[in-house]
Amino acid sequence: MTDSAQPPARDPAIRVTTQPADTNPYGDIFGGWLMGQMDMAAGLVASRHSKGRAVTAAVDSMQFHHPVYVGDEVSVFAELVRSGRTSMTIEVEAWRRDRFGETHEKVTQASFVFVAIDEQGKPRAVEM
Ligand SMILES: CCCCCCCCCCCCCCCC(=O)SCCNC(=O)CCNC(=O)[C@H](O)C(C)(C)COP(=O)(O)OP(=O)(O)OC[C@H]1O[C@@H](n2cnc3c(N)ncnc32)[C@H](O)[C@@H]1OP(=O)(O)O
Repeated sequence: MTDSAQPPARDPAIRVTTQPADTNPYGDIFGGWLMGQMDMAAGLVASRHSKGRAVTAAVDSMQFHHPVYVGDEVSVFAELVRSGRTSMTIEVEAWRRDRFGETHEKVTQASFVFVAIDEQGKPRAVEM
């Protein structure tokens, strides 16, 4: 999506401040918490694009580049890069900013596959 110098020049899907409750036993932010934020960001894009329910089918190429610390501002960017018959591929990256500074760092990235589903939980076609 972007190089690691500057975050994308658009609004993030999610922006949140990390809390002590989000940490792992080492005191840094837990990777699972970050993945959850990324899943929610991708879910927003998938539900909006498919105009209905969409579930996570796969997460590929998950990468953790840098740790995230308590009090950081985390911005999660999500971009639809492919729309199939029922599936959508969404590239997601998360950036941290120290709350007292202007330095931005890309901390994670991954490719999420979401599938649009109907009321029975079966894949449904996404309108083009
Ligand atoms: C009332 C108000 C409510 C408000 C509410 C708000 C909620 C706001 C919460 C935000 C939410 C955040 C987002 C969290 C989202 C979850 O946490 S979802 C929970 C975790 N995910 C699940 O539980 C999904 C479990 N899996 C399944 O249900 C089924 O496997 C699926 C995903 C529906 C697929 O069903 P299937 O019968 O295997 O599908 P199949 O026909 O084989 O393939 C369908 C498509 O998926 C693709 N596909 C399937 N598997 C894969 C794979 N592993 N890799 C790549 N592509 C795949 C196929 O290629 C195909 O693509 P198309 O060619 O149609 O484009």
